[in-house]
Amino acid sequence: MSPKPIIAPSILASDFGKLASECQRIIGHGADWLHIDIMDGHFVPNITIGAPVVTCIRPAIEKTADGKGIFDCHMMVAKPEQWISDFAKAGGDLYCFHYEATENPRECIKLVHDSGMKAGIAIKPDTPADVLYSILDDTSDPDYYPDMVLVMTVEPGFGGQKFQQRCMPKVTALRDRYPEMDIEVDGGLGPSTIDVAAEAGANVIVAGTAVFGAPDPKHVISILKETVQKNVELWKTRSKV
Ligand SMILES: O=C(CO)[C@@H](O)[C@H](O)COP(=O)(O)O
Repeated sequence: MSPKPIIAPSILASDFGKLASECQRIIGHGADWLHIDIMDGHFVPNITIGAPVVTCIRPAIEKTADGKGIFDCHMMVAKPEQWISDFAKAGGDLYCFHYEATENPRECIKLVHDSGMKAGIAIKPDTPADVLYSILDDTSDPDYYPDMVLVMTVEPGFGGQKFQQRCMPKVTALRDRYPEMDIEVDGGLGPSTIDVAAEAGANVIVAGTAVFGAPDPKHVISILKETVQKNVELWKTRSKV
C-alpha cells in the first residue's frame, strides 16, 4: 500500500496558555495528527512538557477511524524506555524515540508495542540512515518492527529553525528501500521547503511555525498535503529504476 500524506503540526509552536483549544483549532483546519515534542533537558538543551499535559489535552481531541487525531509523541529524551507506560496511559498513540538515545532500539520498539502504542524511530541530522537498515530489513517479527521512521531536518531542541536540505538524501535512500514505510520529516517544513521533502519521499510532515504562525493554517495544511500526494507516484517509478 502506498504511504498516504499525513500532516502533523508541532504543538511546540502553539500558545501553551490555551493548548487544548489550539489543538482543536489546528485539527479543525485539516491537520491529521498532532506532533507533541517532549524534551527532557538532557537529550536536548530544552524542556517542554510531560505526560500530565498530554493527559489534559487528550479528551479535547477525538480520534477517528480514518486516523485523525493521532498523538504523535516525539520523545527527545535521554532514557526513552523510562516514559513508555506514562505516555501510553496519557493517551499517546505513537511513541517516537531517538536511535541515539538507546542502546537497544529493537527492544525499545517491542516495549512500545507491548504498551499498546505504535513505535517510531528518529535520527538526528548527523546520524546516517543506514544505522536503521538492520532493524528495517528484519521483518521476521512485527513486535520489533517500527511503524514509522523520523528523519530530523533540524537539530532537535527548538522550533523555528532553518530546514537542513542536506538530510534529504537519507529520506530518498529510505523511501527507495522501504516504499511502504511512513517516513516523517521534522524541522523547518512549510510551503517553501515541502517540495524537496516530498520529492525525496517524506509522507508524514511535521510543521510547527509554518502552520501555527500562518494567517491561514488551513491553506498551509492543504499545500503540504497536496504536495506529498503529487509525489507518491514518482517514488514508485523511481524505486523501480
Ligand atoms: O522537534 C522539533 C524541534 O526539536 C520540531 O518538532 C520543531 O518544533 C518543528 O518546528 P518548526 O521547525 O516547524 O517550527
